[in-house]
Amino acid sequence: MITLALSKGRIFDETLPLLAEAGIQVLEDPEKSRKLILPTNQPELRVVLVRASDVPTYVQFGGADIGVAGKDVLIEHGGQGLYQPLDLQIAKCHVSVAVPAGFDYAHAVRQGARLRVATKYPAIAREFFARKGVHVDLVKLYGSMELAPLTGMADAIVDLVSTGNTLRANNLVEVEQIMPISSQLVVNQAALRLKQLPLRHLMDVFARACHPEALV
Ligand SMILES: Nc1ncnc2c1ncn2[C@@H]1O[C@H](COP(=O)(O)OP(=O)(O)OP(=O)(O)O)[C@@H](O)[C@H]1O
Ligand SMILES: O=P(O)(O)OC[C@H]1O[C@H](OP(=O)(O)OP(=O)(O)O)[C@H](O)[C@@H]1O
Repeated sequence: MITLALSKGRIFDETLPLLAEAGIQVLEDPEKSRKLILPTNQPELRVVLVRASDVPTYVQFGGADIGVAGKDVLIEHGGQGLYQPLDLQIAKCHVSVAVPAGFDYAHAVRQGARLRVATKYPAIAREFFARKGVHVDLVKLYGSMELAPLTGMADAIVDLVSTGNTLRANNLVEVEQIMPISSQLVVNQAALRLKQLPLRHLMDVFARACHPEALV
């Protein structure tokens, strides 16, 4: 049995068409069922539903053999014990720095001001501001980062931006793009040795679906 870890929402929704290209179907809809283990039409493949930020942990500790995780989540996790063979080019966005519309971020940086930055991504933010030589106090949040500057709790946020709609709706502006993000296939290194054949087959399924031009 191969266990594939996915998170509900955009990763599940964007992974499904990749599997479908190889005729693999998940037999229950996670939005309708409360089940956490979902069968597929392949008797040897099942899907487990975990939080997006828990996918690397499930794969690292063998709760799943393979999974799909955002690069943002993988960087924060550290990637220990994980083989990362393929960029699936799904769930694409950026990690960016954003501030309230009236805040002169460039001036604050030039002045060497100490900034308070709210984020769900402290590792990415710490590394980015350290490279720039900007002093920051990081405030760890688990969601709704946009609220932090609006309530005066932070000067800036480091968050994911895709269309920019969330920032615009909250009168925030993107002032720096830190890195592009997409989702990555992650595989448990021990499982890859023990279940080599079926895992390589599943990795091929993903490779064919997302990079067909790379295959002969
Ligand atoms: N607006 C977006 N556009 C495109 N991709 C996104 C966007 N927001 C997040 N992502 C990507 O999709 C992944 C999953 O995001 P999702 O919103 O489903 O989970 P989450 O609520 O961030 O996670 P958790 O439940 O663990 O807090 C993120 O890790 C990121 O890589
Ligand atoms: O630029 P946009 O297209 O508006 O996308 C950006 C938003 O998407 C993500 O939130 P998400 O929609 O996943 O909500 P959640 O993390 O609160 O579930 C992210 O945390 C931003 O708030």
